Order: sequence, then structure tokens, then C-alpha cells
Amino acid sequence: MKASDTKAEAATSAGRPLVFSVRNLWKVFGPKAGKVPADPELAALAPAELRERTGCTAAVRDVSFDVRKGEVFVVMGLSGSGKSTLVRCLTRLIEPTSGSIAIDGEDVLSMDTTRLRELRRHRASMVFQHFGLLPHRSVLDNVAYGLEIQGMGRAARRSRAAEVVAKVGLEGMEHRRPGQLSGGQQQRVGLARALAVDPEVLLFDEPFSALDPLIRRDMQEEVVRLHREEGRTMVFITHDLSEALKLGDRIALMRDGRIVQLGTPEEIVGAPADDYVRDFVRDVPREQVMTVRTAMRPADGDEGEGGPALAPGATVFEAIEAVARTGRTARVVEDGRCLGVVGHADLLGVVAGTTAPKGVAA
Ligand SMILES: Nc1ncnc2c1ncn2[C@@H]1O[C@H](COP(=O)(O)OP(=O)(O)OP(=O)(O)O)[C@@H](O)[C@H]1O
Repeated sequence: MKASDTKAEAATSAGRPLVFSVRNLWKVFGPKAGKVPADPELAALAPAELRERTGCTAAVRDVSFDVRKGEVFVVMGLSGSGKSTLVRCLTRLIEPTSGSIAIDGEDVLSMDTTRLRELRRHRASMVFQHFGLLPHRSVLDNVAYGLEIQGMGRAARRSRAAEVVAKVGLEGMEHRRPGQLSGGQQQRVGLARALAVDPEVLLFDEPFSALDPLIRRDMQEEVVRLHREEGRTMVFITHDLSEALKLGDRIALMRDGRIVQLGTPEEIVGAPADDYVRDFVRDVPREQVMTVRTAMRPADGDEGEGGPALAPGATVFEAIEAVARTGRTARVVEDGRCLGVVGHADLLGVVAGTTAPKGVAA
């Protein structure tokens, strides 16, 4: 199965159970922070005005969203938009000012210390940008560390760690120290350590931003592969649009603490919610993100018969290639059924921006 198929499938899976459910979440830093969300006048102030009047910064402002089981949920935005604060609030590494957070229906804000520790150790593991590896321990022992904290016996945790080390492509390096590894390899150890505890959800805080572009691409592919193989729920912070588009089933685009748009990559690129988002996605090659599900139209008579067949999640780029190669209108086929067709004009409409994702005006 291709990554685009997985994405299309996840994008239409609104009925999946929820892992995180966040409502009206605020995190305000500064004096008398609690007053800001409670006072409609203060809550409505622009960031600079709020700082001037109260000395407070609203890092997260009235944010609501759900993370569904099995999806890659990306939190994207420029530096200072509130991404890290938001994701740290999910497991209360940062204490929210107001609002509600539930994991599998359980209220996170009323968890006691023991339950919170369990949440962070077993259910929602974080992969940090700076790896957080223990320099004097081997790769294997670094990966086993989370299991050690959980109280798993030495033999069992080393065997589990070896399994995960192999899964992230570090076989043969088990006995090296972190200092003997490249940046990309160290990040793999960080990833393996988070995976070893078999968490329900993996939280990534800009894990690849310190890596050079080629290694970064490698790691992105690793995440796509792991997600495809395991279907694990992931929340992924990035300030990099192409990373967000590549990895995300859905993307929450943040600005000044608010989510300005939440949607699939195709919705964000094809139907930006406002001028800010439009400007953000202006240079994205639409044909790489938009799918034939958006481009297709009903077949006219026997149109498309004998033409190439594409899955609904295939990109417009793949369709252009197929149509150009065969010189025929392509069929969009799912479970043996023809959903529609795409020809030159339909594909050009998407590239030119005159065709928006279904259900949204262009
Ligand atoms: N402990 C703190 N005290 C006061 N203000 C803070 C604190 N932590 C974060 N902020 C402010 O909250 C806002 C959001 O910060 P946050 O780190 O969440 O943004 P970010 O989108 O993750 O940025 P980056 O991509 O640079 O990490 C910023 O204005 C930041 O200065």
C-alpha cells in the first residue's frame, strides 16, 4: 500500500475512536493567568495588547480538537505559535490554565501524580528534538531505559529493546554509546526508546529539526514506514510545511496560540481557511498533495474504458503521469468499482487552483 492510500483512508475515518479530546484549552503564562480566559474582554485581545495590559502571554488560546486512533496528527506553525506548549499540555508537562483534555475518555486534568506518571510512561511517550539520551549507556540500555523505569526485569527488557532497535534500523549498533552515533542514528535511538514501552500514542516535538536535510528525509520515511506497519497514533510538531504535508493525516495550523485551520493536507492546500493559510501554502506544488478523488468527475458514456486505473488516494501528479503516458482518460477505481474519471482538463483544474477538495468552495 502506498503512503497516499493510507492517508486517504485515514482522512475518511472520522468514525474512529478518539485518543485525545481537547476542548477550549488555554495556557497563559504570566501574573494572574487564570483571569485571561475567564474575562471575555481580555480573552479577545491581540497578543501584544494582552502583554501590555496584563503582562501575560497566551501561548494556547481556546483550542479544541480530537486526535483519532491510528492517525498522524500534525501541529504546525511558525516559531512561537504555541505548538510545544499545546503538546506539552496533553500530558501536563505544562499545566493548562483552563479547558479540558481527555485521553480515551479519561479526564487528564483530574489525574493524580501516580496516574499522570503512568500516562507519560505507558500511554503517551514523547520523542524530543535533543534526543535526551544517557551518554554513558549503550544503545540497547538507552532503549531499555523506559522499560527499566516500568520495573521490567533485565532479560525481558533487553530482549524487547533488541527487537525495537532492529525495527528502527540500528541492528549491529546495540553496544555503541550515543557519542559514537551520527545525529540521525541518535534520533533513531530516541525513537526506539519511545516505541519500546509500546505506547498508545507517540508525541514528537520537532524531532528532526536539528538533522541535515538528507537524514531528515530518511527519518521522515522511517516514521511513515513505522506508521504504516503499526498504525500507531502519532502527534507530531513541526514548523516545516513540507514535513507536515508529508506526514500528516490531518494538520492543525497554529498562529498566535490559535488553530487557524484544521484539516487534511489536501484541505489545507486546496481550500485555505484565510489569507494567512493561503500565503503559507502558496508555494506548495498542488499536484503532489491533491488527489484524484478531488480531480475526478462522473464518466461520460464509455469514457475512460481501457484507460489507466488509479486509486482514489493517488496524487494528481501520478495521474498526470498516467494520462500523459497512455494518452487516455484515467479511471478512479476502488474495490473494483469505477468512481469517476480524470482527463487533462480535470487535472489542470486542480493544478491551477480552480478545483477545491470535495465539499469546499474553491
Ligand atoms: N515558560 C514560559 N513563560 C512565558 N512565556 C512562555 C513560556 N513558554 C513559552 N512561552 C511563550 O509562549 C509562546 C508559545 O511558545 P511555544 O514554545 O509553545 O511555541 P512554539 O510554536 O513551540 O515555538 P518553537 O517552534 O520556536 O519551539 C511564545 O510566545 C513563547 O515565548
